[in-house]
Amino acid sequence: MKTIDELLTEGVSGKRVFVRADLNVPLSNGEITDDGRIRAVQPTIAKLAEAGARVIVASHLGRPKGAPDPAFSLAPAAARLGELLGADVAFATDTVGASAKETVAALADGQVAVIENLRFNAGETAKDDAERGAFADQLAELADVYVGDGFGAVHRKHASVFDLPARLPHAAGYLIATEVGVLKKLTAEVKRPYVVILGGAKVSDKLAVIDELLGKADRLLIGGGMAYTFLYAKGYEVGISLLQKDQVDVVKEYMARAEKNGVELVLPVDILASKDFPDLKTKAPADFITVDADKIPADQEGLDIGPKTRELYASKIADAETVFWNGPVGVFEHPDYAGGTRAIAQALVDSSAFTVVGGGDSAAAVRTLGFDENAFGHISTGGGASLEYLEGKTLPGLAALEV
Ligand SMILES: Nc1ncnc2c1ncn2[C@@H]1O[C@H](COP(=O)(O)OP(=O)(O)O)[C@@H](O)[C@H]1O
Ligand SMILES: O=C(OP(=O)(O)O)[C@H](O)COP(=O)(O)O
Repeated sequence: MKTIDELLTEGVSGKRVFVRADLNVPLSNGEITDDGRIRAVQPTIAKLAEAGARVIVASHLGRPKGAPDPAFSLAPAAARLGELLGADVAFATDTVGASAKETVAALADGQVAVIENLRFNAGETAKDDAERGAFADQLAELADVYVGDGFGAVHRKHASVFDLPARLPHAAGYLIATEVGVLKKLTAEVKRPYVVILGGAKVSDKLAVIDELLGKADRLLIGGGMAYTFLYAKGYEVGISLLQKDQVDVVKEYMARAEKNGVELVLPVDILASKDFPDLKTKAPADFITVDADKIPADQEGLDIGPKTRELYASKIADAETVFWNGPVGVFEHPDYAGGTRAIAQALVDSSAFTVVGGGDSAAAVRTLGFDENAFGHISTGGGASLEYLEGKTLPGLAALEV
């Protein structure tokens, strides 16, 4: 993989450099609640700008449906990037249209622009190679050089991640280099016990990685939205909790294989459940009950792990030598459902293990709950990306930079 330093040695002054970042930051009422992903890519952008490049920063935000949607605009991220860089950052209100072309054409050497959300264009995420390729062709017209630094999205075979680097001279940015450097350690010699905690809401994406983890981890602690498919597979009522019904047989097979392989697959024993998803805007007090995991009422949904589970999981983390955690174990954005996630973060901080926290929301949770980032071994900007890397999968966004 060509590094950004090699690119800088060759010279980027006056060149239009396309930086594929992951600026998919959490927003509440239009405000960024955690800017970690913007800070993580800042060194790459700053270095290119200092070297006189005309820097075009591109990213997705959220999961809009291939058409413009103001709720998913990158404008707040562009403004924050400008504050961090201490420079004016131009913003194009489209991705490959007139605004993007004019904004890029107006860039002076050393200036930075952000173009609008890549996923406002159906071509970005298209399954069809030709459709993705056509969008990548349009993106390629904007730039002379490509720098891949959106680690959180390298597991996506998307136009800006996979197809665009094939069309331009390319290099990996500092963030990708750092992330891969740390995660490599977890694929080589892992000190045991190796404990993996999986939670979050992207259940179907993340259930698949358990297949591989059952051959690697010693203990697998399940929380968040992921837990209910397991509890359902055990025959429990899960009410209106997040449930991946089409994966129930897969999950049953995981449970059987865990037992056979001697992997401890640990599920919540108690849950905070409610009839209503909490109001994340007003953060109004939630009306919830604490119940054993097999007693979730049919009209309620599980929103956090309960106190007994927090204690159980902390005890499973206490003697670990290596811990990887992806996915908040509850709806931590609401204070009433942040306790489980806080307990997991505290258990990581208290352990003497090498700890890695991965994922946009997991990293944001750790910071917004007030933990010191330095208390963890590594905070990765990618959840799905780091999980798939640990699985040993070929990640499209890394493979594209290697050729
Ligand atoms: N029990 C639950 N039900 C619904 N959503 C949940 C639950 N537990 C956690 N979540 C949500 O999961 C989201 C994070 O999931 P995900 O994107 O998979 O994590 P990451 O970004 O760290 O990879 C958070 O917004 C959180 O509110
Ligand atoms: O937030 C992200 O991933 P993560 O939740 O696995 O950390 C990345 O920005 C990728 O987003 P996607 O899962 O919508 O492709």
